[in-house]
Amino acid sequence: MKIARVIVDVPAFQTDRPFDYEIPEKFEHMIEKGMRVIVPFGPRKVMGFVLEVADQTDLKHLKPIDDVMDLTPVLTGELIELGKWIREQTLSFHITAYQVMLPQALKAKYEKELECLALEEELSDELKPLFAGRSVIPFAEIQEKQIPYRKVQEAIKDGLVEVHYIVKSKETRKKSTWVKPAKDLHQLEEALEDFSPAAKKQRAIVEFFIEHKDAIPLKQLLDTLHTTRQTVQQLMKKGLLQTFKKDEYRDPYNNREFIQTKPKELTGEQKQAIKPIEESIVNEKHDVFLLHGVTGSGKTEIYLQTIEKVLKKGKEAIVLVPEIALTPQMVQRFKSRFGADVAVMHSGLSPGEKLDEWRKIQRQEVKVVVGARSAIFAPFQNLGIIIIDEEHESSYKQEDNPKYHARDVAVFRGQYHRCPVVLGSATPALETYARAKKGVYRLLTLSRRINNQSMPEVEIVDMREELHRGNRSMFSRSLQEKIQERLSRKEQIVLFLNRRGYSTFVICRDCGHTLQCPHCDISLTYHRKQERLKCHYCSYEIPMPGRCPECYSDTIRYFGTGTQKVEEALQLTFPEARIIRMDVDTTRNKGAHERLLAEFGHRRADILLGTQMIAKGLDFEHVTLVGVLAADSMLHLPDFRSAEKTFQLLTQVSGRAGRHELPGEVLIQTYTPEHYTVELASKYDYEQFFYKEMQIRKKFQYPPYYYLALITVSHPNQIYTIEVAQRMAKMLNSRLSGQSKVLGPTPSPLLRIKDRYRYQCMVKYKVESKLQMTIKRILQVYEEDMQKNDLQIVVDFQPYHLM
Ligand SMILES: Nc1ncnc2c1ncn2[C@@H]1O[C@H](COP(=O)(O)OP(=O)(O)OP(=O)(O)O)[C@@H](O)[C@H]1O
Ligand SMILES: [Zn+2]
Ligand SMILES: [Zn+2]
Repeated sequence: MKIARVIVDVPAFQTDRPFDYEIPEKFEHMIEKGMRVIVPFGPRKVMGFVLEVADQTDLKHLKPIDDVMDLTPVLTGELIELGKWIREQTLSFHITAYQVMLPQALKAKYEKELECLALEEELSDELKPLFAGRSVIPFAEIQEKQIPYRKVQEAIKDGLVEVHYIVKSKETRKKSTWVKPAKDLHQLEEALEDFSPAAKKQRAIVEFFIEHKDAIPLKQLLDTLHTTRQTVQQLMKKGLLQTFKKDEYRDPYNNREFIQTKPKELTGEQKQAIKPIEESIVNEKHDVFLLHGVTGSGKTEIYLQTIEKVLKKGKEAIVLVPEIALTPQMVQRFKSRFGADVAVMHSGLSPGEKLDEWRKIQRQEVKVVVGARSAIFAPFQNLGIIIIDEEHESSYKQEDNPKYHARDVAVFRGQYHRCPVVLGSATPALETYARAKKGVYRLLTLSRRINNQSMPEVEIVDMREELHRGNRSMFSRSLQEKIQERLSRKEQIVLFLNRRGYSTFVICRDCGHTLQCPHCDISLTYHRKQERLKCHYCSYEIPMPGRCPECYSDTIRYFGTGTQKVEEALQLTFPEARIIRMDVDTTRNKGAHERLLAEFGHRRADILLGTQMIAKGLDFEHVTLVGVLAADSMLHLPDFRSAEKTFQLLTQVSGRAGRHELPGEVLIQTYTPEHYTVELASKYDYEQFFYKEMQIRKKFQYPPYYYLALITVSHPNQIYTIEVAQRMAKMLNSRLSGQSKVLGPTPSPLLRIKDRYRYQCMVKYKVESKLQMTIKRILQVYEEDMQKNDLQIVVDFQPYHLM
């Protein structure tokens, strides 16, 4: 008897281990590890992943597997191991770790159908009765008619039949007509001899199939041979050809033409940078590279050329790009180089489209995937390189369980496949750069823009000065002048405002002073109700002062404006300007993001006003002015990374200007022009910024010097939430070693979300062997409350969002 070890879809502590099931005879020899099955579990039937097929079990009475969901494994052996690792790293359940690797459409219980791609006569005897003249049948009929699954499986492997998941989405599946020979090769050759000399067109088609043998879409055949449907039909009547229907993949980039691009001759710097990566590819040696290159220095060209090397070796490539940068422009660069070998995965695709892209990878029909975070789980089996562009982006960390970081997963997979991992950025995460400095990663540098274009000039405008001169508007005089200039020259302008909301800190508009926690070096958060300022890392708090403690001005108040308000003000100031606003509100609908950008690209607007989402990947040749309206709003978020994030953002936005013929200019408005972040960003001095920021991280004990774990408790009842958080802090304090620091409990920066109160503890540690165990213990203590009493305890290792 064969046994399957199954992880069941019951996310809880007691069930977070493999359960043994008997493989019934009808499934014998067909169930493989990585497939999903339906198993009885208590009174229910649940889905599960087969992790292993074994011969023995310690148990006496096994229940049999009820049904199979896949005839081909959805997880490879590597992904099964990866799931175990993610579970350990993030303290999540097995089932959660496996679910996250699959496209959404596979997670629900979708109907399945079986399609016959061949002629019925070609099927094995067991399968012949199945279709009975139909080309598609419900999957369930296999079981009803008691056809052995194993036979179906063999037919799938031979390409005779195919399983479809019926994803209920709005678009209907497109079918296209394909043509293939109905006779074998020598019969076709014989038939040629009988053709009359006049039948030139028919002859051409038959000769084509003698040469190519394979099926081809009808339309493509007609186009290639300049022939007609009638001619094909004549050959079908003669019994030489046959047609069949095939699903067209829902390829969102289907209708676009991509002009093939050739590799560019690399510059000296590029050659130096690419060499070690190529060596790693050739020697099949795992290495992590940090490609540190200023914006426009040709990083993407390096990605393209290393991928080409990988493809030549018959291997595959994963390219991660931040969701926001997955613009048509970016996708186009990969599609133009590698054509149909590229799958694209991002959140703008419908579940059906995502599934299609994933299946192309699973069936090894593509070699490259360009995608957002989750594309790191692409089920390639022969990876040759993993590239993470803009590696500092916080969107590579998943905020839901399992809270994995794509960079860590990339390193795991890179080690497994013995292939290079390339992290690219103009402003690497501090952690990454520190590792590169230590030699853990190999540092490759591109210090100049292609063609030695200079970086755009940056002007810093002191908004305190503006106020003193009586300008109370959100646009400085200099910015107004520059906008006017661009408008009259018919050039374009990008204005950048930090994301709305979170305007929770107070700043003195007179002197730019902000109130910081003396222990944590983060801005204090304003709590309107109690009129108090609180630190969200430790428990420090003070009453809201009426006057600025520095200059005694009474202009101290909390800070922030939304994009909509700015748009109104902008339109008032420049009535003739055509403005496009891009923020979460205007880009909610599918395709809106792309449409707005295209409009701007076609110069149907003069000013693009937006949040973070306009900072990256954009490349418009008529943009000659980039304005940052309020650098402070990001600088003073209650987050120890706020300086780093501001530096990254300022560099990114500056990189948008003057990328082409016209020289660009950048203007940054701020109340704290003397802040090292603003100053160094305006000089593009990453190196100095790194040293400066590292000193602060060291002093206040933050990453990369310390690791962090953030534990957030939430519940509708505030008192209960505080109680749990306090008990949790006690447990942490009493169990962890004296070297680790437990901060809190404190209210989270966003104290209430959706009627739930939130309190948090933060652990700072270097080496802490008892941390995982202690947190697990806490989760166990509260497991029942979490299941029955709506309590939530969320653990985040190396958190990025500290809200
Ligand atoms: N060796 C080369 N010769 C000529 N042009 C090049 C070369 N390498 C790159 N380019 C071009 O220079 C421009 C900038 O290069 P690329 O986009 O690769 O830089 P990047 O570092 O990825 O930029 P960013 O970080 O701003 O996205 C592109 O238009 C690209 O086609
Ligand atoms: Zn002041
Ligand atoms: Zn503090």
